[in-house]
Amino acid sequence: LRLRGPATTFSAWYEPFPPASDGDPNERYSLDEVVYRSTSGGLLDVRHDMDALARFPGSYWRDLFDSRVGRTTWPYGSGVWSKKEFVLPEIDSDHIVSLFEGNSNLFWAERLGREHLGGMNDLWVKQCGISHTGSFKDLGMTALVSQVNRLRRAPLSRPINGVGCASTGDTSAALSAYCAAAGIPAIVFLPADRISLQQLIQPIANGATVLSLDTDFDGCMRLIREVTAELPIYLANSLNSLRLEGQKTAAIEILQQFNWQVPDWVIIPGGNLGNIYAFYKGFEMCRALGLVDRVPRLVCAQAANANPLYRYFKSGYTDFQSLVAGTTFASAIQIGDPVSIDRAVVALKATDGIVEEATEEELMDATALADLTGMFACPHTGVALAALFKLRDQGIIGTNDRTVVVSTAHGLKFTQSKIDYHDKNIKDMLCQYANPPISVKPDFGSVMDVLQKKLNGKI
Ligand SMILES: Cc1ncc(COP(=O)(O)O)c(C=O)c1O
Ligand SMILES: N[C@@H](CCOP(=O)(O)O)C(=O)O
Repeated sequence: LRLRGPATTFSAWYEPFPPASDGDPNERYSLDEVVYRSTSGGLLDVRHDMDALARFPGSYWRDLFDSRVGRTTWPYGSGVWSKKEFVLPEIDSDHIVSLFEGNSNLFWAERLGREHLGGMNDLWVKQCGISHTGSFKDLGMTALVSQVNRLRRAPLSRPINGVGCASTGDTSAALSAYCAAAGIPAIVFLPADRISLQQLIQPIANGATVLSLDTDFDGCMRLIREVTAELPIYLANSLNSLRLEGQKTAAIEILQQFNWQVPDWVIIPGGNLGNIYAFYKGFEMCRALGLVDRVPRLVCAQAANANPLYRYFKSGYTDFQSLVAGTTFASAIQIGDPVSIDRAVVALKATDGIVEEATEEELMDATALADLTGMFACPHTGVALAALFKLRDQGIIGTNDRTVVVSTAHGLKFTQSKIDYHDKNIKDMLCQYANPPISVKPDFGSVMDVLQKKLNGKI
């Protein structure tokens, strides 16, 4: 019975983001409406009835959420739906489309911190990529596809024929899997030759309609917005604030995994910039409702080849310029015109946050070093790790600061860059941590020869 939570009714709705200063203060929409923009054309945000939630003390919510971890009672075993009252409080559990996402490992990066980051002893990696489709997108997609499922079913019976997204490969994989689980058609717009083979095969295998377009992610994004305005296709990108309600649970999970202690820093790789805001929302909601007493400082890490937020930060947030993103090994964040730029700035300003960037060599070296201490990091995680190295060098992050690096995808989705790195096959890159395989003749003498040299540090 405890797992079911309080009998009180909670609710949530869409409001303009940021709250309109000159617009209609009463502008709000039911989550059952199909709407992605405010009347002024701005973003929307999901707002919760915080007064109703605040009728219960923080300790109540902590205990309730803790009681649901690892259970199979539908749908609370999911890391997202274990926080249902904070996500989509009104959805019927029968409408939820869940693959038991979340509850991801918080890895103590003990050796990386001690040996490579000046004796850091409280460094953690939140493994959001160890998930059903191999990225944190599952957290958002369970929320969004569940709501679509509710809209399509009686009594609402909305004429939604499919769900669509533009993608650098992870959103499309998550959308396709959740839609396939629910029997809802998925349509994905992918930038041709810019996503990994492992990412490409995911929507194909899950039966999505896959359009490979000869443009970049920003071009795909523009097209999907036009198409979803014309056709009864529901938009699944993080422009749609429903996604962020699921994604924010990763932040709550981190607090929970630290027994409701707040880390000092959380470093998040950023592309379209929904996730940094989702983390802020999760932390801030827990602070506002008394589950914790403060929020961590956030760092957004960008690839130097796709760094519009970094440049904006460096200008003191005075001059935002979108750009044509250059090629990066962190291909899922190769984005020059991020939809959630304004959300990211709110998150960073509210947490005394920082933006850092990483060159291709820095991100690949950071990835390789992490791997050498037992991880198998994706290049986006490498961007976040490289930012950590820089902030440690600058003395901004201290030796004893409790720091969490958010790993956003599984390294197995991005093996080609690792192969090229360890082959030392990347132009203008030293690949200083390369560990290429050694070809040896299949005889005892040759094998012994090689092993003796290796053991004596000669190769
Ligand atoms: C693996 C990975 N890491 C990081 C990001 C960045 O997330 P966001 O677009 O919410 O900034 C994305 C997607 O953009 C991603 O797929
Ligand atoms: N990395 C993303 C880019 C789109 O981001 P979204 O969060 O707005 O869907 C992807 O994998 O497609």
